[in-house]
Amino acid sequence: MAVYTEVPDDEMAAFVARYGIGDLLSAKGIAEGVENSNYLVHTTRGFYILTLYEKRVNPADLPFFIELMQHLAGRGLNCPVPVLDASGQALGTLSGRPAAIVSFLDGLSVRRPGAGHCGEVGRALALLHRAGADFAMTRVNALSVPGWRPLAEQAGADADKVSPGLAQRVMAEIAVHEARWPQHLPGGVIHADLFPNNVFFIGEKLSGVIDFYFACTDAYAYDLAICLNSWCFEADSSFNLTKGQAMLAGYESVRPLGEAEVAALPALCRGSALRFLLTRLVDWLNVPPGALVKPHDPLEYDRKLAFHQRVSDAREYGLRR
Ligand SMILES: Nc1ncnc2c1ncn2[C@@H]1O[C@H](COP(=O)(O)OP(=O)(O)O)[C@@H](O)[C@H]1O
Ligand SMILES: N[C@@H](CCOP(=O)(O)O)C(=O)O
Repeated sequence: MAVYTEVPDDEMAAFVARYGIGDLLSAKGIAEGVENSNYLVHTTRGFYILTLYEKRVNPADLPFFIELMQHLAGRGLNCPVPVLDASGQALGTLSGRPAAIVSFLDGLSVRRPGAGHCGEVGRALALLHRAGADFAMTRVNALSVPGWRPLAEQAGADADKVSPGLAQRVMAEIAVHEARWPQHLPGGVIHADLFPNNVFFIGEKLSGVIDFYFACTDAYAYDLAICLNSWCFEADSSFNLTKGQAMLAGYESVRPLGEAEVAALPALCRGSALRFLLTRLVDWLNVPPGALVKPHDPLEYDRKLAFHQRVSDAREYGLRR
């Protein structure tokens, strides 16, 4: 459960009262997520999600996330909509942390996605890219190549306690990407964390997308690489080509990839596997005392990385051309 900040009942009630969403009936810490503290808030008007922004969120970035959700919702994307207080502000302070309340989305995330889900996600990702294309704000991807070495250094030699040789493997991999990361690809707003837990389905149909707190301005194909990593591998770390085909076809049904993006896909998949390996590794080695959180397994992404290191052509991910 990701609840880093326990909020006393009276503070919670006073905070909720500012937003004109009725009286607080209950607030329960949510048993998913690793980044922020989330509460399911039930008021006399319905259900809402209250988020307290934690460690990795820079408060200066919060207006970007808030306005992005407003922008995408305005373009028809089913994503959380921030609730505004009487002075028109979404952001407030609760228990000493920046906090906001957003609308609750119906639907369930899938634990074992099938090819149909992957196709839906590919299509939704391209729609998200299209909907964000005229968003005026920008945010540098703090977890792209320049952010990887500091993460590896933070883990340091302790990486070898997670897996022998990991510290050296990670450093060698960083050097590869620092030397030849794909540049000048088409880009704009990307979600950057569209994992299965951040996508809701009702039946087989994708019903909503949440968790925009890694969103940033970067290459569209990098976002697709993140999805190929998080949706198209099996539990035994084998890549499922049928799922990859479905995801790529779903994406291209809205936004066909250009030649440079196709050529860059293996490097982008490899780099995005490294990015999640690194953040997971640092989190694994630094669980805050008393926090209700279950860190994700870094080695899942070490295995995915090993797969990508052997790929040289986007067709190996299921691209049909
Ligand atoms: N707008 C929302 N509607 C419904 N459920 C939500 C919403 N936002 C978050 N959740 C629930 O809270 C969980 C954690 O949210 P998430 O944004 O992924 O947290 P974190 O950023 O800490 O990883 C989600 O898996 C989901 O169950
Ligand atoms: N998706 C990332 C961690 C971020 O967690 P989320 O719950 O905000 O998606 C990972 O799996 O490493």
